[in-house]
Amino acid sequence: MSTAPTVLWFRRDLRLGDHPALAHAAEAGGDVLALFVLDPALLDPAGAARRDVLYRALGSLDEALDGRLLVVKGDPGTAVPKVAKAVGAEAVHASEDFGPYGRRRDEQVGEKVDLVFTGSPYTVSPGRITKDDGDPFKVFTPFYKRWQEHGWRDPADTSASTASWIDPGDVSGGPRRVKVPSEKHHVDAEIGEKEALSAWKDFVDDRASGYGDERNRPDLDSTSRMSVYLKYGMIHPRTLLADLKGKAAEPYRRELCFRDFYADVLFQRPDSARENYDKRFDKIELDSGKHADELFDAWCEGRTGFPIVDAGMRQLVSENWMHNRVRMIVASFLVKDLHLPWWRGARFFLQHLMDGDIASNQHGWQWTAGTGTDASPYFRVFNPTTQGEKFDPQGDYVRRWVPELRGVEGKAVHALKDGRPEDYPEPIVDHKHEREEALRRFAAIKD
Ligand SMILES: Cc1cc2nc3c(=O)[nH]c(=O)nc-3n(C[C@H](O)[C@H](O)[C@H](O)COP(=O)(O)OP(=O)(O)OC[C@H]3O[C@@H](n4cnc5c(N)ncnc54)[C@H](O)[C@@H]3O)c2cc1C
Repeated sequence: MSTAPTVLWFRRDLRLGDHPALAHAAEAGGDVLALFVLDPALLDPAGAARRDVLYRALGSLDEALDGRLLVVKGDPGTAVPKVAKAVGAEAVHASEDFGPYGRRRDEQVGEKVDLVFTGSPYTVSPGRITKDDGDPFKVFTPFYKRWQEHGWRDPADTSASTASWIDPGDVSGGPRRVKVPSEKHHVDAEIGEKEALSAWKDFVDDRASGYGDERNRPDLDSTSRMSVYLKYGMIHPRTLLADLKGKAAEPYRRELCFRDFYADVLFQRPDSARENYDKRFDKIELDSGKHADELFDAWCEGRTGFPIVDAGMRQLVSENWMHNRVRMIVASFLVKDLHLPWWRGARFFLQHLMDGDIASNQHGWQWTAGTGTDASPYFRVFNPTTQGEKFDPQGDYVRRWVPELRGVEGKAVHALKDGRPEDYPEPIVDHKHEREEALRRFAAIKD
């Protein structure tokens, strides 16, 4: 066993429990330096909500380490090797990152230091679940079946006392230590590993049993709200899976598998972060110009005159989160009613979502747009009014987010057949007409 120090480089794994890379770093035998690198290439495009979450998660991790988290700022390709040299580390341990940027960054760092990966932010890491011939799955259901057969490890038994931590104050010669920054904008969520575990316990105790039946209802607080914790690894999905028993287990497992599936798809096709997964859609007619920009602005600001769409967009901007069903409705509306490219909507989501994640977001959008893997067929066009009536049956969700409509009782808030309040906009498009137009555009490209 070596007694040389090691570095544990935290990235999307801001916790100490169930942390395989921490277990591995500690097993090496030497003291461990906890490191986080504030990387401008990731911070600048992240948006205030995600930066706030990240900074608060780092503050919480630092506290759990009694102030022994070394935070530095800069390009990890330079910063990580400098830290390793300053501390005399033989290896830098980390959880593996499978996103396009993370892989490029890690290749660069790996050329200069011995970068050792253990575990990843996923239940089963991308690339592991394949068909019998080794090809990746392009359809979710068989992936899900194989994923369950493959299984996963039990949570790793780790905590702050797993390692003997190096005090960064004792390290000299490395990059300058910085304080964990803070954002003016604060998302309305408790952030940190302890907070993630407590939110999870609340879900398991109070809401999990109704999850399968109620998860599509934005008017009820029926989902787990774990996405923000999973995004920065304040909790690991295996911790969730190990806890879930009974009625909630199957539907919840399936949703977590979607997260793994989309990470796998992005790993296999990194270009799909920016481009259509299904290349046939490169030729579809999309709108641009002044009028298209005005429609886009109305969508962003929740002024489309379609109550469920406006409620969703206002929830996004105000709460930095949106219910999954409503994410699908507003995405379908942007692509199929406004004929705008999915990536414009995806970019807006990433600027505002506190759980904004390149794999789940871009592929959630591509699924809805019909351009993705086993996508919702392009000809399936969500009707925002009937979707609202079905999934917000009393209209409570719409009234919560659209104050202009609070005087309209019950389900009538979706169709507004008896007229709309003066201060609420007329519909910006005719859904029936735009549906036909979307189908016409699709017919023109399909083979
Ligand atoms: C257009 C669009 C964009 C999306 N963008 C994101 C995003 O940026 N980040 C993100 O984490 N999720 C995204 N999703 C997936 C989903 O909407 C959120 O994960 C979910 O709403 C988070 O709330 P929750 O934790 O209460 O979910 P729950 O219903 O409690 O689900 C538990 C967990 O399962 C995973 N999950 C659930 N549904 C999905 C799904 N469809 N795809 C992938 N993982 C899923 C999430 O990690 C979630 O936290 C998007 C979906 C769509 C349709």
